[in-house]
Amino acid sequence: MAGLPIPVKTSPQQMILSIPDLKDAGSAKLTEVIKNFYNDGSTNQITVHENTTAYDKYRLRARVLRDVSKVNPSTAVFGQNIDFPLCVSPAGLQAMAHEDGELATSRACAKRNIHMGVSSFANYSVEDIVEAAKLGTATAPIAHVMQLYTMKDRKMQERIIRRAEKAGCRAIFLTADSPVLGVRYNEYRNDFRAPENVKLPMLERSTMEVRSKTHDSNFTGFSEDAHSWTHEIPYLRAITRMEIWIKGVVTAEDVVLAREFGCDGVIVSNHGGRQLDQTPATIDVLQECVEAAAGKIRVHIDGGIRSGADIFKALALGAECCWVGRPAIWGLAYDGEAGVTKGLDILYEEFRRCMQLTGCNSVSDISKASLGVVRSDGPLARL
Ligand SMILES: Cc1cc2nc3c(=O)[nH]c(=O)nc-3n(C[C@H](O)[C@H](O)[C@H](O)COP(=O)(O)O)c2cc1C
Ligand SMILES: O=C(O)C(=O)c1ccccc1
Repeated sequence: MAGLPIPVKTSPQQMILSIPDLKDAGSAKLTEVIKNFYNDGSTNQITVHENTTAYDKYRLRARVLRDVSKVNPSTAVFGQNIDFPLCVSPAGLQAMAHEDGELATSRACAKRNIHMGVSSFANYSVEDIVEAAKLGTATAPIAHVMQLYTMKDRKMQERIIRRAEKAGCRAIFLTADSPVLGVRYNEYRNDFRAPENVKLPMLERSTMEVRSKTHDSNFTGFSEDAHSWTHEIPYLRAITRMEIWIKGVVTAEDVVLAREFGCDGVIVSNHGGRQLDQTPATIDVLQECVEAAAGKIRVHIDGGIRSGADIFKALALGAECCWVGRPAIWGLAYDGEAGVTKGLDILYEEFRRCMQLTGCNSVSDISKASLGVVRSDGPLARL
């Protein structure tokens, strides 16, 4: 009897077609405790959820019948061309997802030719992470940036900066949204602690020391009175020539301060909804931040970006570049370096195709005219 061919699952890898697929497959490989640590946000999970769903109210005003056969998704970030406007955010404790941790992420970023952030809580050293990206060439093909907390231990902070500089990092990402850790019920309920087999080489802490405390108490007292614009920015400016970016800004007022303090750029970020819950979705405050920057400092964004269309929307609303945290971690958990590559390739292909289907040949063609906002009570509104 003739009938429809039965679809054959040739390999599970082929069935991962989207970042939500990768989230499911990656999460399934983790223990509940580690999965919750990575995936959850703070308190009532409002912001972690809304970071993603807020993208849904924007629609793509596709222009048609344009020749898009020579589409070019590349863009320059830190003065260097990358394959498309996406980089990987600094996220700590990546060796809990896969033993190769940040080394695998760095290799995957180099392969896809996009930049990477290195957390101060990385499980590998910045030297080894930068080295991993060299892939047989003499110089790192991509830029790494060193994420820094405001730290009362100035000497240790300076050692991190010197190591990052020497390793070739292009910028400091000063995390501004974390004077203390957010309220994370999963960590309290699970008594979350870093596992025995992981190290924190940037913080010069032994596994024993780290495991003797909860994540929250490890973090407590880290910043103290070091956490302020006046304490931190002039000090950093005086001791390093790396670019200084402020990560964790969600208001126009703080973008103005970043400008006044001579910073090079801001990352509009709410720490992936892991710090203060009920901060707005980052895409919803991007426009006010871009206006406040007034072209004087750069504006990037992270939080909730899960598709090529999300990247497109953020660019249309004025971001120069997007960053992703969890998608890289899900890739790592799923299949190490190959899993991160999978995630980055999905986002690249989706973004490229989104450009083609909206009639954009280069990232400079993406503008507010490319978007509309869905209103509950009327037709699509122009921006
Ligand atoms: C497991 C995990 C660890 C993180 N660690 C850090 C960190 O050490 N420093 C930091 O500034 N941000 C950290 N972040 C926040 C990310 O840099 C980024 O802002 C966030 O993940 C972006 O949201 P997304 O995960 O929805 O893409 C972490 C995020 C996650 C999920
Ligand atoms: O959990 C986080 O969001 C975070 O910033 C962090 C801080 C220290 C270690 C690992 C992650």
